[in-house]
Amino acid sequence: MILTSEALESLRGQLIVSCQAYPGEPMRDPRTTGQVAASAVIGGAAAVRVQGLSDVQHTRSAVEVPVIGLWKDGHDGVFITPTLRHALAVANAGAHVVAIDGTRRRRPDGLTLAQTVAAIHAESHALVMADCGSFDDAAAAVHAGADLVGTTLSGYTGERPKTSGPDLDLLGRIAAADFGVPLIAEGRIHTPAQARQALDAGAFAVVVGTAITHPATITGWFAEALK
Ligand SMILES: CC(=O)N[C@H](C=O)[C@@H](O)[C@H](O)[C@H](O)COP(=O)(O)O
Repeated sequence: MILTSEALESLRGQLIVSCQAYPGEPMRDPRTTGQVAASAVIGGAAAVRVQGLSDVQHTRSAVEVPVIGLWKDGHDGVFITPTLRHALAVANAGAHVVAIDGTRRRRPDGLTLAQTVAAIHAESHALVMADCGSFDDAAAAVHAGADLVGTTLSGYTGERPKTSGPDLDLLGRIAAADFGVPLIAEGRIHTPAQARQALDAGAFAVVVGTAITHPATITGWFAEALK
């Protein structure tokens, strides 16, 4: 299945669940990721987002909904699918949408975001989601040809404060600019009410990760409340 821009329309107003376990964690296993993703689909996820080439491959066979894939390499600076090589590998692993760093920072391979997006489009069928950290990132990413923009990196690049919940202010500002590509709310959406607020702020769809698929963090929230 190739996800066309038109088919993207099916994600409007929907929930996308990010299923990620981090290096060294007990759930860091591609089969587990696929199982968690399939469980999220049963609960109503219209698409899923997964990290790592094997996770993308396993999840593609575990679910029938669109898969947003990424490859995190490192923790600092540009680390979400940082280069064209990473992006094409994610596309080849079967991702319908490749999520890449969509900031204005220098990319490790020296390519511009526009060059990266153009090459992904030329060499694969995948759409490109630009993970942005600010309004200026989103504007530049749309200009560079991204098919979707996300607020994924708000609070992580130094351009925006790290709000405890979603960055609704940023969402509202990008939505008001009406860039003509789907705006994905992502990052620190921890409750159903916040997911609703993100849509109301103008998001096209909402990604929830930690609050649905990261049991260690969720358990910590409860344990903390009992102290
Ligand atoms: C900043 C960064 O590395 N974000 C990552 C991007 O894929 C993931 O670690 C997040 O879990 C994902 O964005 C969903 O966000 P949240 O887990 O807050 O619902």
